[in-house]
Amino acid sequence: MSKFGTIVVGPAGAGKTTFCSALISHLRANKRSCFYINLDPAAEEFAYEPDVDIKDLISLEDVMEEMGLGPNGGLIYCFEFLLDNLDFLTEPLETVTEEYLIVIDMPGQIELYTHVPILPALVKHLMRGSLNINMCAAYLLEATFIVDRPKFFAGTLSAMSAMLMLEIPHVNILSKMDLVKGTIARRDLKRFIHPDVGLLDEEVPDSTSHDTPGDDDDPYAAGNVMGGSSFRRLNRAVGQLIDDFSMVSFLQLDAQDEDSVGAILAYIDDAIQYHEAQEPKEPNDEIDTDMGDRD
Ligand SMILES: Nc1nc2c(ncn2[C@@H]2O[C@H](COP(=O)(O)OP(=O)(O)OP(=O)(O)O)[C@@H](O)[C@H]2O)c(=O)[nH]1
Repeated sequence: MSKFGTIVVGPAGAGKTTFCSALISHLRANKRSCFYINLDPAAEEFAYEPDVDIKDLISLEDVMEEMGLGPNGGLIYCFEFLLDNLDFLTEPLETVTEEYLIVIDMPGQIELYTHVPILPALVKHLMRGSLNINMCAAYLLEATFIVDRPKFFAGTLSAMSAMLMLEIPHVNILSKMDLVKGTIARRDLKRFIHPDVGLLDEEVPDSTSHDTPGDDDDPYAAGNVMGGSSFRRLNRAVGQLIDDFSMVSFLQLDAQDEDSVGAILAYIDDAIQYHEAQEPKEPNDEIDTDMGDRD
């Protein structure tokens, strides 16, 4: 029996939980079943009660208090604990049938999928072995980043890094489109939807705020650790890297707009089906939960 799921990732505040809720509303309105998993041990408010909530396994608050850890260390601890207790996910998911879309809401700490291989290990567990779920990652980046082009390209790079690290079907999504629509011409928007490295060359910083030695807030300032031209060269190199891979383009999401949610769901469905048709599974692959060297 096939199972289908999407794991919703992206930086803090990108709109992941809101997107999960919008997705669930859309699925319900279209008489599709959904199995909602919250893996953010700090999340407190949900429009829909999760079917599985990591907080029933471990509480971030308790971990921080008892282990004397900060929020990021505490989160990593929670996920290590989850990986040591995967039955918490496996048992309820075993009964989920192919009519369901499994929706997994993740925390926003980028360390989870860039610095330590927690997320790849989790995804491997879901996709292989007894669960055998056909998964697609949905990576959210806030559309408001486009007002700061280096920041937008840094976000795009993290989306690409997640794609390469997870190695599963992947859709990239510019969330909160309602906040930028009307502020940017359609033609210009296209250059962010399919990231165009030329945007960085056109970045003309405000001349009044530059080259002020020691201005810590201004990345272009001459007194900064990396002076203006170094910063621009770095941005261009990052942009070129993204351009060379030609891997990233974005779907547009306004969580209040049913049509945009439906269109994204169609892409997720297609990505999952396409992958299922292309790649035979390797059910006996070992799950690597080794966190490796974290120094
Ligand atoms: N205008 C607008 N705001 C949105 C949209 N989606 C989410 N938001 C707002 O963005 C804020 C963060 O949304 P969340 O859904 O909590 O974001 P998250 O990625 O789950 O956050 P973390 O779990 O903390 O990483 C909330 O105030 C939401 O109401 C959208 O499409 N448009």
